[in-house]
Amino acid sequence: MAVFTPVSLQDLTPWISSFSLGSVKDIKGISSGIENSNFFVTTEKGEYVLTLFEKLTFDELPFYLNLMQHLARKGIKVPAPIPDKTGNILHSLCGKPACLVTKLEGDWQPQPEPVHCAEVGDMMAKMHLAGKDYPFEQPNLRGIEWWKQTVPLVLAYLPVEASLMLQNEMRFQEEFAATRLYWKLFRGPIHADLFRNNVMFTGNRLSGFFDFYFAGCDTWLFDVAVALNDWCVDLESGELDQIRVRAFLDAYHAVRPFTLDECAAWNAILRGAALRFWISRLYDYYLPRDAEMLIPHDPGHFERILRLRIAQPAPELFL
Ligand SMILES: Nc1ncnc2c1ncn2[C@@H]1O[C@H](COP(=O)(O)OP(=O)(O)O)[C@@H](O)[C@H]1O
Ligand SMILES: N[C@@H](CCOP(=O)(O)O)C(=O)O
Repeated sequence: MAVFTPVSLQDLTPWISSFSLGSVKDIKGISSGIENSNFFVTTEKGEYVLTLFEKLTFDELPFYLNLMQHLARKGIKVPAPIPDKTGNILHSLCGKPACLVTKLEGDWQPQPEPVHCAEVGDMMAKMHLAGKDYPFEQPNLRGIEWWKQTVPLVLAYLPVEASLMLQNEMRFQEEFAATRLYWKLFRGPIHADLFRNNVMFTGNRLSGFFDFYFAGCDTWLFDVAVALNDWCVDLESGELDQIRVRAFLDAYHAVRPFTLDECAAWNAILRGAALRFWISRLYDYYLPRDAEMLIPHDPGHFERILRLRIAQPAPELFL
């Protein structure tokens, strides 16, 4: 939607000389971001994406950038941060923290078919395995602790029925998070926001996951649930499309088989993933931070999804 901090060729020319990328030929603002200022940068060596972080700080960024570097080095399709001549991947430009990453080819897929869901399931499972030895820890900052802080702020805006559902679901999720089953689930670094608009494709081939700035350590199953609730739903009704669901889950399971504990936890986690985005969308809708910059997503979409996930049995993780 905007470039919040403009960067000119004059700003970039001295800055790029600390990298081994030759001189800059072009810089173009990317209009579709909502959090950061993003640019396509062309140098003598190729095309890159420059991000100036508008909210995340120098202290917060290493977890995300090192994770992308770790995954890219293991062959996971994600933007690789470009180190400067001294090996640094986190920089400063125009007074903001900044990084340069490889440009993913293609475009995101607004109307995914089973073939796209299978690609995402396959790459997500590979990403979870590749993250096993990532040495840094950071909790999912949009996890249950954040839900507990945020729900009281939005309750007053809701009609009675929605408010009751939100409070009941919070109770259910808090009880579930206290079970032994929950703590036995596989966990590690997850993307935690792998919606359609955060994955690039060239044709039907996945070219990469991006926008890792909600990543954190949580259950692998939560990552699967977040993605399934977006990639495999009918956007009008929120109903799961069983063909896309099977394509996604079967592709994931073929790489990293789901466990019986995960089967037992699946319904609760699928509900939790719907709840997470209902809460964040309610918060952005009723308590917008930068009202002039953000068009809030519809919270009703995830209210409908949660209602369905509560009412219906979860799809089998594997057959
Ligand atoms: N590594 C990348 N390769 C190609 N395009 C990218 C890359 N990173 C971001 N983009 C483009 O920039 C847009 C905004 O990026 P995004 O991470 O969603 O921004 P924000 O965090 O500001 O919302 C994306 O929709 C995509 O078109
Ligand atoms: N996927 C979230 C919004 C997160 O922002 P983005 O940077 O992934 O667009 C939602 O749909 O609520």
